Amino acid sequence: MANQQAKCWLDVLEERVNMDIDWMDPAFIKSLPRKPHDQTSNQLWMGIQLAHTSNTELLKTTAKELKAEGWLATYSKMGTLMCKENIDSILGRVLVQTSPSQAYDMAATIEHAKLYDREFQQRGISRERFCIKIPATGPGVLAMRHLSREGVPVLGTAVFSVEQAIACSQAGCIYISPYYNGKSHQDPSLWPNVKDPATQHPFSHRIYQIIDSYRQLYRRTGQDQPLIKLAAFRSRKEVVAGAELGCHSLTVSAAMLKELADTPYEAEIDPGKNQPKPTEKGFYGQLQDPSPRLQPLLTSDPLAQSKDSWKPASLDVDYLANQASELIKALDNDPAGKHRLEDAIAMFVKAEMESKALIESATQQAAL
Ligand SMILES: O=C(CO)[C@@H](O)[C@H](O)[C@H](O)[C@H](O)COP(=O)(O)O
Repeated sequence: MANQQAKCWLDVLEERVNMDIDWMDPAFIKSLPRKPHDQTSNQLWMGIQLAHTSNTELLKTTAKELKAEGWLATYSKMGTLMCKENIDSILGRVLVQTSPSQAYDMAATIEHAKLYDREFQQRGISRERFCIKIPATGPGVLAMRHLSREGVPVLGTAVFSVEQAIACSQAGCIYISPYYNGKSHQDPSLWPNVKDPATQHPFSHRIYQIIDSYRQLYRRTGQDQPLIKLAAFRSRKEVVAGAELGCHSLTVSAAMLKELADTPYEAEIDPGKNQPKPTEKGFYGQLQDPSPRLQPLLTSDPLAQSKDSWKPASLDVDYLANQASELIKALDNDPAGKHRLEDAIAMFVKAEMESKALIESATQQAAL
């Protein structure tokens, strides 16, 4: 790593992890100094892009064309059209998320993911270049297993617990997205603004335990495990921590990506120096063993309901059996994880309802 000092943070992080963009605006993505790997989205980012004036005409035409099929048909086609605009500006996959209003309905989630699958194929975007995000509820992981078996690439999103992550592995997801922070965007007082997020942020324990679980499962089975695409950062230090913890990719907001590109590398706040970047195939076989600095994260969980009775999540439980009853039970026994999952779904539902209203109004105007 010669001449590290002259580099920006984005360059240095890219040597360790895949840097993704958590935003859909094609003009912004084109303006970036280097192509991001993946372009992630959710109902909030889709809603903002859908309402952008550059999409007004396309929305009208699409709403008119699909008015007999309901608002979700227009929403899904628009999502893939907007992703298509970004496909040449990124190196990897575009990601869209199934309807959060159906997060507890397996059949509806499968149906929506299949609609996206068909729409992507119609846009000429193959299964190697897209991925469908599905909230990791009980019915959500069952839907993911069904879709993975059919070859549809899926990402388990809104992952707040180790059990959810193991269930996503059992479902055959290619990625998972834990969120470093819960709803601290809505309520900044909830943000643990610590000096050293890798060792002091309460959620770092769960992230590192997920990585360690996947490392163990890889050793046991020789099967590749889901790659971790960490999301919901509040600070540059958290992004650096995500790389140190051993995530495969970090998906960051437009503002954060710009900050990382504009900020010179600061060796003094970088405990993760000289970590080689593993390849995707056999990722967990190449990850370094837990470092002495991070090892304590594996032996406790500050978010656990009862600190005294805490024990690591079991790798031997079938979390998907009996309609995912073991996953549902694990979430019921984990108020911190369950509330965060519910908050995330509620935030996505609100954004989805705004897009529904926008589409319904475009459909009405098109009928005039
Ligand atoms: O899950 C992924 C990517 O896989 C993200 O798009 C994820 O939805 C977002 O980063 C979070 O929802 C953003 O949450 P917040 O930072 O706005 O609280």
